[in-house]
Amino acid sequence: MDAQHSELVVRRGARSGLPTMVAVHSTARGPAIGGCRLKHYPDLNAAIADVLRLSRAMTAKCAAAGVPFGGGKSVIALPPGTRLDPDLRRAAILDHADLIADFDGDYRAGPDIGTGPADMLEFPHAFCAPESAGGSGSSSEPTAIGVRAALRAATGSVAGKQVVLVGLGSVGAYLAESLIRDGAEVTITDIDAEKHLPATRLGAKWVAPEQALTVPADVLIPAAIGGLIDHDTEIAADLVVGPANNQLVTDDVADTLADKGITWIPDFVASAGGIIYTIAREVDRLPHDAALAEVDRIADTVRTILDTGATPLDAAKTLVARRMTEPGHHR
Ligand SMILES: NC(=O)c1ccc[n+]([C@@H]2O[C@H](COP(=O)([O-])OP(=O)(O)OC[C@H]3O[C@@H](n4cnc5c(N)ncnc54)[C@H](O)[C@@H]3O)[C@@H](O)[C@H]2O)c1
Repeated sequence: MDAQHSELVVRRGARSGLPTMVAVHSTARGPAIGGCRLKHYPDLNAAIADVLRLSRAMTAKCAAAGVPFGGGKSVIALPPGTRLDPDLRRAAILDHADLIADFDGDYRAGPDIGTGPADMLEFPHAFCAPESAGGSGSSSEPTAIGVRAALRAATGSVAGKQVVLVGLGSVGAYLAESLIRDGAEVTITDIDAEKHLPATRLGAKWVAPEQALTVPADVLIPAAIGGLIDHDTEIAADLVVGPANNQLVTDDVADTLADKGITWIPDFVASAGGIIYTIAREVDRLPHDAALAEVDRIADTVRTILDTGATPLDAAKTLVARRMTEPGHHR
């Protein structure tokens, strides 16, 4: 927990026996929002480090997106080798619901790795419940649309451009489809070899994960997990922009990328399409098309930070710092 976090609660679930946790980084601009992640971790410390890092990034994401919410995140941590059968999963979700209730609305969950819209029905404060239940459903497509807005602002048309996509998951699949439709030459990698066939069917080339970053390309799209890029990571693309959270191992990697002539669009700017859309639908009650139009604001933010002359990360941090002094309601 760093000096800026407002709250971290870690508890063993009464029903499941699994560690369950909520981190609230900031409520300065409004209640903390962030996804609930359900996955295996090597140990408890790794899960706590993840929830703290991700909740901090959510504060920046909300501020950069100009939405009146703060940063939070939650994790249900599966110890190595745990088999998550339906009974254990349900017990874990109900334990997590109890913990969220204790935050009394100061933390509002959403889906993340390992959870989905249906789980949100169990939580007392949550976004992205299924549309059939009155929520706005999965935010994967608007997240992909936000990445496209960032890409457009940074590089214009993708027609004829070489794009490498890391991670053909729910956001990656929308991205691959739309990029290929718009004439990009897309190369895909995924740690899951079963994604090879769907990638080929989309009309993309396939590359092994360990070779993906050095494939000559105009654009690299990280759409898998975080921690992809360190100081000594070799990247062939000129532009890196994608939905994955916490792409850099540490913030100062942004300077290294800038020194190498690689433009990195901060992940907390490029990945905000989902929250912008969800808040537009569920808080502002906008219809689908109007909510998607809000996602396009990401293009303006990217243009603004690329115009400053500072590195994109420094420019985005300056924007976040300014927004943090003007709590909430900027829309
Ligand atoms: N879904 C959203 O609305 C949303 C919003 C904001 C940010 N994000 C972030 O975007 C990223 C993708 O989200 P998603 O919902 O598509 O996730 P997902 O779990 O559906 O897909 C992730 C994909 O990445 C692959 N992968 C995992 N590790 C990999 C590795 N080391 N190398 C190559 N491939 C690997 C997985 O096999 C999977 O196919 C995540 O970092 C997520 O936190 C998602």
